[in-house]
This record gives sequence, C-alpha cells and structure tokens, in this order.
Amino acid sequence: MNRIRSLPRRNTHLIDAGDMTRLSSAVRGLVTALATLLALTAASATAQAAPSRAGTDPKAPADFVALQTVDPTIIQEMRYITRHNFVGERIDGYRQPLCILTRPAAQALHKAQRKLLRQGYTLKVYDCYRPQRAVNHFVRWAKDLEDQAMKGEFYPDVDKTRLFEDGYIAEKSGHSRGSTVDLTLVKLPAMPTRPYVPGEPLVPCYAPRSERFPDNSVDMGTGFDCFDTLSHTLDPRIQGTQRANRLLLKSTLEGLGFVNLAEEWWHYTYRPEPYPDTYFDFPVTTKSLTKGP
Ligand SMILES: C[C@@H](N)C(=O)N[C@H](C)C(=O)O
Ligand SMILES: [Zn+2]
Repeated sequence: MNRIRSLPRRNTHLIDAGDMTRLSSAVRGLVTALATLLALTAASATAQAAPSRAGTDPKAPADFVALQTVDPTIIQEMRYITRHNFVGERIDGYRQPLCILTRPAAQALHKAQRKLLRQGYTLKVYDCYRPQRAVNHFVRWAKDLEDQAMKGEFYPDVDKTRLFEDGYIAEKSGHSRGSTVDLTLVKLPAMPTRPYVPGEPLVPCYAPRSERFPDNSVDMGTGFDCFDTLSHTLDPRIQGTQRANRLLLKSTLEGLGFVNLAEEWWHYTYRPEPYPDTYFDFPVTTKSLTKGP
C-alpha cells in the first residue's frame, strides 16, 4: 500500500515486474481485508437481529408511560390480565396489571381526573394500551364458536359471530396505538370490589346494578364490555342517573380532546394521536417502558 502511494503519478507507467508482483499482492491484501470487514459487518448484523428472532420482545417508544407515574390517583382495574373478561382467560400480552398510554393521553386523563375529583368522582380504567397479540387472541377466540363460557355476562343477547361486525371488538384496535382507554367513573370514597371467582354463576351485564357483577363504579346502565345495544353511549333506553353518568364522563373527556366510540360508553381515544397509524405489540409490563414507574 505504501509502495503504491509513494509512486509519483507521472512514473506509474514505469512499474517493473517486481513492482507488479508487489502491486498485485497489495491489491489481493486489500481485497482480503475488505472481504473480512464485510463478513464481520454481516456477522454483527446477524448477531443484533438474532435476539428478536429468538423471541426478544419489542419495546415501547420513549413517549409511552405508566399512567400511575402521571396520575397515581386514577384507579386501575385491568381486566384483561384477569379471567373476568369476555374470553374468560388472561389475555396474551398482559404481564402486569398496568395501564400504559402515550404521554399526551395520560396527561389529558390527569386533567380530567383533576376536574372530577373536585366533583367527588375518580376515574377508573379497565384497559389502556393493548398489544396486537392481545387483539389476535380476541380474534382466535371469536373463531371458536364452541367457547361461549362468558356469554352469560358479556354478550347474553348478541351472537358471538357478530361481535366484530357490530363494532364491539376491533381486529385493528385503537388501543394498540396507545392513546385509547376503556374507563368509568367511581363516586368517592371508592368502595373496595370483590374479586371474580372463575366458574361463578354469570349475570347479564345489563341486569339492574344490584344484580350484576359488583363494581364500585357509578351506574352506567350496563357493566364494562357489555356487548349489547344498551351499551351504545346515547341509547335512548338509558335515562335518568345512568344517562347523566354517561354524559358526565363524555363531556369531561371530550372537553380534553377524547373522542367516544358510539357503541361503547367506556371507550375513548385521545386526539390528536401521536401514533395514528402504528399498531404496537410490546407486552404490558414495566420492562417495555424506557422509564418504569
Ligand atoms: C373490547 C372492547 N373493550 C373494545 O375496546 N372494543 C373496541 C371496539 C376495540 O376493540 O378497539
Ligand atoms: Zn376500548
């Protein structure tokens, strides 16, 4: 290499046979070095890719937060990590009972909570960010028409084949984009709730409040994830205190940028969404977050 660089340009045509031998061996050395470098680079790229092929979970972007770090007063009753949900099993991807949201959505909920606390209420969340693998679990469950174990509580009058078509569950859910939340209101002081016992007799989610599964929330006319037209936020059959409760939640959240899903009184999406087109799949655990609680 030095030999080549030291040759004056005007003399390159005077290279003798010895020079040619040294030159070609220098070029061979250069080619070998480049090949080695390329091989090493490829090997290191493979090494970096290997963990994800071996099953390393994806991480959340830095602007996803645990809601409790933004507002520790909001009650969290994360249903999909329990068996008390329409599937009747813990849902894939939920590893900790944790509400994860994009920071703007969490901050807007914090503002809503400040307003509600002054009126004697607190928010209670049932579901927040939902990994795509959880949605895939719902889709698999929906295809298995033999499994209607939780029908008695969650979809007593709706055929299981219609849950997606009727808008109660989505194959691509806003929850996976990180700015959607399922929530209700609880009158303060919040009473304790009893745990669901798997296998216990199920009561329709639209039964009178005193009969359906006990929840310390205000009466919204149906329970959470009640797949029925009575859950449509403005269903005209819902009147009086139940309607007033739905409208208090709706007006408070809409005033802070949230948009309600007309089919579900509990489902709200914060706008503008930081990730309007991305469906995330990191698991629900503090390990997915850059900054844990
Ligand atoms: C399943 C229910 N809690 C819900 O969030 N439904 C909407 C339509 C969704 O899946 O995004
Ligand atoms: Zn929802």
